[in-house]
Amino acid sequence: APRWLCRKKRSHVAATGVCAAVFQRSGVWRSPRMLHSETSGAASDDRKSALLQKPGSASKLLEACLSADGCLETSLGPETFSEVLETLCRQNATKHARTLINALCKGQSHSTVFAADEHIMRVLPTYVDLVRRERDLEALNVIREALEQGKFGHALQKVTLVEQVYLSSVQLAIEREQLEEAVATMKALRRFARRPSTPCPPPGESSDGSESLTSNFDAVAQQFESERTERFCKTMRMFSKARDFRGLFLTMDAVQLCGLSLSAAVLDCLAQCAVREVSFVTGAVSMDTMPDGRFPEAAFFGRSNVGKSSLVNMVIGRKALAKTSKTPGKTKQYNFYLVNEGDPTNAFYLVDLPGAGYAKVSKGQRLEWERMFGSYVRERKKLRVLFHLIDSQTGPLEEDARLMSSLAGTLPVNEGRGKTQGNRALHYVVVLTKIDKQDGSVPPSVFDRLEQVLESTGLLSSREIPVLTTSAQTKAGREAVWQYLRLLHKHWR
Ligand SMILES: Nc1nc2c(ncn2[C@@H]2O[C@H](COP(=O)(O)OP(=O)(O)OP(=O)(O)O)[C@@H](O)[C@H]2O)c(=O)[nH]1
Ligand SMILES: [Mg+2]
Repeated sequence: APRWLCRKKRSHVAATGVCAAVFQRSGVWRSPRMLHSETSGAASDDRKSALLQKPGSASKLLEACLSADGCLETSLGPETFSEVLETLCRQNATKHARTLINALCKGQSHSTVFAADEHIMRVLPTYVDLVRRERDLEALNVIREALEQGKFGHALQKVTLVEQVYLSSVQLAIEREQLEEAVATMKALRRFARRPSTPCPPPGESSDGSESLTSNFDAVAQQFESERTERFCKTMRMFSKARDFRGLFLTMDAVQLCGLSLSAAVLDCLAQCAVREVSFVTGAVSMDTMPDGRFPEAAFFGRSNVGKSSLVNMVIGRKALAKTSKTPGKTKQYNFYLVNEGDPTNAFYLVDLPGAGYAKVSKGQRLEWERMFGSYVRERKKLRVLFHLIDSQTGPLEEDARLMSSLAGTLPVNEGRGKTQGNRALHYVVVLTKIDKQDGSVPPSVFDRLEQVLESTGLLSSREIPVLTTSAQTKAGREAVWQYLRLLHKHWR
């Protein structure tokens, strides 16, 4: 009948439509050869263009091909398939496009035909964008499932596609205020990214062994990097707007697991999202003048001029909130900054301490400083993280050793995470600052000396102590500081 129709009416499009109907109805003509003979020439240029003019009919045929196991490649080829799909997407013919993609994703053998196919990979992102715009979560889920079952290849395009599909689903869920669902989907992306075979082979290695992929990897990775980064940042902004910081930090994890660097853009976005508002609360001169301990807090302490105030500014992404100065002794009080005041579940204090000791300070003042510091560490029940800042050029000096000795008796044991003093977990973190002054590195001798001092003061014996390196000038080390600030709230981890 189709052949007859085709000859009689000279209409390939009509013929293909009939073909489709016959295949679908009867299920008889399943042989690829048969299909090929009926639609032979469909791949030839004029027939193809005829098909492309009527993508609706073409899609019917293609759908029939897909349900007639394995015929597509012999009859029309993936190129035509993706061209029709592209035309459908361009014309916003979502319904037809969706039918085709669903048939492809749910099919068995065809998926392998398309597994490593570049054509389909080229079109799918456009399709994903289309269904995302139409807020069709179900259509996204169909692709997600197919990807999770490994139906498509492992090319980098797939990696970006996986992210695009997951992040689109997450964004849709946030828009619908289904935050639990959004978080669950982000966790699924994290799991997916952790799988050994997917998604991202390191540069120079190919997960499917194809050489062209290996050689192109860097170029392709670069081409997609900004687009991928922007997608993650957009998701972070949406989580932050919905005041769901769990999702925000999960997205951060996913950025790294998906093989993207924590670029300045990502970290700026994190700082903006996690610090929605910040205000100076008070400059306390005694324990009584400190604000009430409603929110968890992190404190920055160390010798004068090591860069405490500068680090506070860098971490929260504000240029001059905490006052800095070349002259040691600028900060004279315990300066409390309250972050996210309007959002109690995500609020916290950052405390910028006055410098511990410098040349002009008298012995009495020094003892007074130490006494207050001791009370602060012991009595502030919501103090969760203590950052001890040390200049990376000098390494720990005498004053630092004294501070460490005094802390050795006060800090909880076990990696600094132990629960002593009534369920209290207090993390002690060493931060080597101003690493830009030596081209971003720290001399090994400084690390050696630090280890020596930590050991001699007894701090190392009962716990592991993380050592971070930072620069307020180049903003190096921001992400590491944030990983510790993340410990402030349980639900952020
Ligand atoms: N090159 C460089 N300079 C820095 C860095 N961090 C801070 N500084 C400079 O070091 C000086 C002291 O910085 P502050 O942040 O005021 O130090 P502080 O520890 O708060 O000092 P006090 O409040 O006096 O205890 C300033 O001139 C800063 O510009 C850094 O990472 N790199
Ligand atoms: Mg200061």
